[in-house]
Amino acid sequence: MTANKRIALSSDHAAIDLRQTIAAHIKAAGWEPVDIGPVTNESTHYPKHGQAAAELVASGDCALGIILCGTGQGIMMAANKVPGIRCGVCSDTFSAGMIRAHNNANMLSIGARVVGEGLALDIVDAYLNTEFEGGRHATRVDMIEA
Ligand SMILES: O=C(CO)[C@H](O)[C@H](O)COP(=O)(O)O
Repeated sequence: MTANKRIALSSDHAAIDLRQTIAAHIKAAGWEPVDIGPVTNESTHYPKHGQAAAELVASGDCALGIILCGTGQGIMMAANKVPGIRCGVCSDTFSAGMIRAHNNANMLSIGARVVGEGLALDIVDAYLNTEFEGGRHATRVDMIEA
């Protein structure tokens, strides 16, 4: 378990409520959510929110990040443009665990128009409660970074 408990959170307008629910959920679990918004449902542009959260993770300020948009796809694409970020979209708990165990993903993306609240929270738990396995997977993650 990492000593840094800070988790960057951001979304676009499609995921305000779910993002805030996730923030409360992970806080109750002992993490420190760093929720950088936005806070209103006004239409906005997911690339800037994905980039902002990714920069908090890439800098080391936050250990991990959780980002959301309607599908989770666009904001994931934006986050992955920041060097050092490995972000995957998950709509099931198996994938959410595996992106930590095998891919050492430092960010998780969720589609608020894809999964319901209960599944989203299970996905978050699977992601946060799984450790990177290292070994042959470290070799492969190093290849991604190279
Ligand atoms: O899922 C998304 C990007 O991948 C966005 O949330 C979605 O494209 C926003 O659409 P709209 O402006 O129609 O609410």
